[in-house]
This record gives sequence, C-alpha cells and structure tokens, in this order.
Amino acid sequence: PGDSRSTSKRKVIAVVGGGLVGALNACYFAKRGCGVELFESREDIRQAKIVRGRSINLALSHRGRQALKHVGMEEKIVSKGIPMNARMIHSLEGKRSPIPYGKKGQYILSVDRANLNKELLTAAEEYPNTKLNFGHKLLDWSIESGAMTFLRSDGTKMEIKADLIVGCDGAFSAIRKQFLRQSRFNYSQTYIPHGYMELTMPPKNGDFAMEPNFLHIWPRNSFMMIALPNLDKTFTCTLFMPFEEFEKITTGEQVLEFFQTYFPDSIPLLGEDALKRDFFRLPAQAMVSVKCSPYHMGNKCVIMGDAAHAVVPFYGQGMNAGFEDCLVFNEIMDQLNEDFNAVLPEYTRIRVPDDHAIADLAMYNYIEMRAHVNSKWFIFRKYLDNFLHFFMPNKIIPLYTMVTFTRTRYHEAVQRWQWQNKVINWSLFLCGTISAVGGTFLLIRHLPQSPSLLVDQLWARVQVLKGF
Ligand SMILES: Cc1cc2nc3c(=O)[nH]c(=O)nc-3n(C[C@H](O)[C@H](O)[C@H](O)COP(=O)(O)OP(=O)(O)OC[C@H]3O[C@@H](n4cnc5c(N)ncnc54)[C@H](O)[C@@H]3O)c2cc1C
Ligand SMILES: Cc1cnn(-c2ccc(OCc3ccccc3)c(C(=O)O)c2)c1-c1ccc(Cl)c(F)c1
Repeated sequence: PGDSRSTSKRKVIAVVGGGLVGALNACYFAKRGCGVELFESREDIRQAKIVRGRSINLALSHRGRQALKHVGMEEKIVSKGIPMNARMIHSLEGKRSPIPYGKKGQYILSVDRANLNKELLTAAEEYPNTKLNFGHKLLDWSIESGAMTFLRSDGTKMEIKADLIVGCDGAFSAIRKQFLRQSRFNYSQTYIPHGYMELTMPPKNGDFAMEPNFLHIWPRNSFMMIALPNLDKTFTCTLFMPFEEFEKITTGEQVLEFFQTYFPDSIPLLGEDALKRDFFRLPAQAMVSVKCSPYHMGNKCVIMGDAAHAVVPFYGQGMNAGFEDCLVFNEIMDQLNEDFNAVLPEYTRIRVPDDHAIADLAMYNYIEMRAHVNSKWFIFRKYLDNFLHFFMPNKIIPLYTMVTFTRTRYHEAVQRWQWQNKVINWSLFLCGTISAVGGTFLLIRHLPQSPSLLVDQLWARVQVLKGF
C-alpha cells in the first residue's frame, strides 16, 4: 500500500471525514506544519448542489468561535452569521416574550451549515501541505498497521498509511467501528423517540417575517419548534416531535390542524400552501446520542466530533463541542511536544468527561423541555436565572451561560450548576422556615387574647356567615 508516513520529521495526518470538524481539524494540523490528507466520502460540496438532510443552519457560540479563532477563521464565519441576542418565546396565544441571554456581548450566531463547511474546506486547501480527497469512502482500517482502505467514486480501492488517523466521520463513524472490536472500548447509543423536520419561513414584503436577531422558540412540552434566521431573510424552522405524532399527520389538512393547535402564530408566516408542501418534502429525521471511550487507539488513531460524541441538538452544542475538541487536542499537542504516545491518552483523559457531560446535558435538556417546558415555564425559569445572576453575579451563573458563553469545562459547569442548585434550594428552605417561624411568632406575640379565644371568635363568625 501507499505509505504516506513521514520519512522526514514532518508527520502525515489522515483526516477521515470532511464535514465541519474534519475540515477544521485539517486546518489545525496544516497550521502545525503536518502533511494533511483529508478523505471525504461525498463529492466536493463546493461544486455539488445543496445537500439536504442535515440541519440547514446552526447556532455557533463561544467554544466554537474560540476554535475558529485559533486558525484565523472566526472573523470570516462571524461576518456571515446573524447574531441572536435573546430568545423570543412564542406563547400559544401568539404573545412574544424576548428574554436576553445576558450581558451585551453575550449572543449566539446563526450560521449556514453548508457555507461554514465550504469555508473550512477552502481554508484547509489553502495550506500547501494539505490535500483534499473527495469521493473517498473509508471502508476499513487496521489498528495494528494503521493501513486504511478507501473506496473511490470510480469504484477502485486504495490503501494508505499515515502517522496519525483522525476520525471525524460523524455519528455513524467507520473509524469507530474498528474501536468496537477492541476490548475495554465502552460504547452506548440512544435514539430518542423524537424526530425533527425543517421548514422554511420565507421573507414577508422582502424582509424577515419575524424579528431576525432572536432565537425563536415555541416550547410546547413534547412539541417544540425553533427558528434561526438566514442571510437570505428566511428562517429555518425546526420542528421537534415524537415520530408517532409525525406518523399521524398524513394530509395537508391535518398539518394545518396541528399547527393551528400548537403553533397558530407561525401559520401565516410559513404560508399554508408552503407548510402543507414542505411538511411532506422530507421524512422526519432521527436523532441519536452516542457516548464512547476511550477516544484513541494506541498512538495510531483518535476520534473527534460526532464520531466520538453525537449529542441530541437540545443545547445547540454538538458542533461547538466538536470544534472545541480540535482546540483541546491542539493545546495538548503543544503541551506534550506532539508526542502521540503521550498526547492521545491525555486527550482521552481530558476530553471524555467533558464530552460525556455535554451529551448528558443535552439529553437532560431534551427530557426537561419535553416534560415541563411550555412558554410560561420557560420564561419563569429564565427570569429566575437572570434574577439570581443579577444579584449574585459571581455566585450564581446560569448553566446555559456557562455552557454557551464560556469555555468552562463542560463537566465543571455541571458540577457548579449542581452546587448552585443546592445553594438555591437550601436558601429557599431557610427562607421558608424563617418566615414560617417568624410569622407564627408574630401571630402569637401580637394576638390580644389566647389562641383558643381566637378560634371561638372565628367559629362564631363562621356561624354568622352560614346564616346568610
Ligand atoms: C437538527 C440538528 C440541529 C443541530 N443544531 C446544532 C446547533 O445549533 N449548534 C451546534 O453546535 N450543533 C448543532 N448540531 C450538531 C452538529 O450538526 C454536529 O455536531 C456536527 O455536524 C458534527 O460535525 P462532524 O464533522 O463531527 O460530523 P458530520 O457533520 O456528520 O461530518 C462527518 C463527515 O464525514 C463524512 N463521512 C462519513 N462516513 C465516512 C467514511 N466512511 N469515509 C469518509 N467520509 C465519511 C460525511 O460525509 C461527513 O461529511 C445539530 C444537529 C442536528 C441533527
Ligand atoms: C439551537 C439552540 C441553541 N441554544 N438552544 C437552547 C437550548 C435550551 C435552552 O434553554 C433550555 C431550558 C429552558 C427552560 C427550562 C429548562 C431548560 C435555551 C435558552 O435558554 O434559550 C437555548 C437551542 C435550542 C435547541 C433546541 C430547542 Cl427545542 C430549543 F428550544 C433551543
């Protein structure tokens, strides 16, 4: 087989998967001076028409931006993103409640998935030490030799070796398949009963149909819908609903009936005909949560992004976590002088707890939103968060703020949130007890007579009232 392993000092990295994380990783390794060969099963999306079936836009937040910043891509991506400074909660009655994310600089960005992927591929390609191979699908690889077998779009096969294989081939990773054959490799996957469907909300009179700088949310317990703005003044609405509910809706009239019941304010904005058409354009897509460890095999291979940790999208963190994987791996490469024997196990040791934490958080959010969260509860919770944070800014930091607007390690954010909840619950218990004791004391203290006399007086009044 072709052997790309370096004879010189320069290491050759094979990045498998040219999606968001693979393309960014190619930039990271190329910037480091490695020889990078990226292999992507699809044809070059920069030449192909738009690929359907993945979310059209995504929420980019602090972790992802920091990762892009390291390879000089933050400005380019942010300039094509639309800031969302607050949530806009839509009630069943059509009332809209804006709830800011927090301080001025705290906003998330709606970015176009295809454009982001194209920009990252082009950035990777600009490095002289990078080669992008499209139409190359990894079939198998050997943990012992590190040899990889690719099926090319012309039907031929090719084998190559590299100094390091970086598996960024998504939730159904072929790289990870080999990991599953190894002992002591832990793996779990969960398909949730909800599916998702994307609908497009067109511009109205040439402008956005709703306020553009918001993450629009219609929380209806087990039905949820969100809308993120696009540069072409459309919104991409994502409807989350149990598959069994999707399956009950088989006619255009039933679509309208459903939206009239749960999301009435969105019907005139989506357009009745477009809604009836779009709803049946693609089937609802499944959502899977994947957790595994370790993330590496020997000194040969490491997995990142959805290949290592596919998360349900109820925190808007999947891509942000995958981008942060690249940043963390790079930081460890610097610390351990690119010694793969040390870097790979250290990456697993550091990153597994954090990616498991965000996978659990996203699932927790899904379960919490599905069970409790309607618009009133959503608004109450967020006002409570903001109220507590306002009065105790260094004591109480909302979990969503830590996850979305800081690089606090995900597992530390969860630990802090659990501690904060204890403090809040204790404080509420204490306040409750103090006011109960205090109230009773005041009642007894300022009563003119003994309590029994008071009861007689109250009873007499009841008899009088009974007489009316
Ligand atoms: C509905 C929905 C909404 C989301 N919203 C957000 C959001 O708001 N914010 C956020 O941060 N994240 C969000 N995500 C998550 C985000 O989409 C993923 O975390 C992200 O795409 C992961 O990137 P990746 O590169 O690891 O995997 P992918 O994007 O899946 O890319 C994997 C690539 O590998 C290629 N590939 C697969 N198998 C092979 C093979 N055998 N050989 C070669 N190539 C192969 C694929 O063609 C693909 O190009 C959302 C996800 C969904 C489903
Ligand atoms: C794409 C994206 C980016 N961030 N978020 C997000 C997620 C959860 C949130 O709160 C959880 C909560 C609210 C109220 C009570 C408990 C928990 C908030 C928030 O605080 O605004 C924002 C999403 C998103 C993704 C899917 C759905 Cl269904 C959704 F509604 C939003």
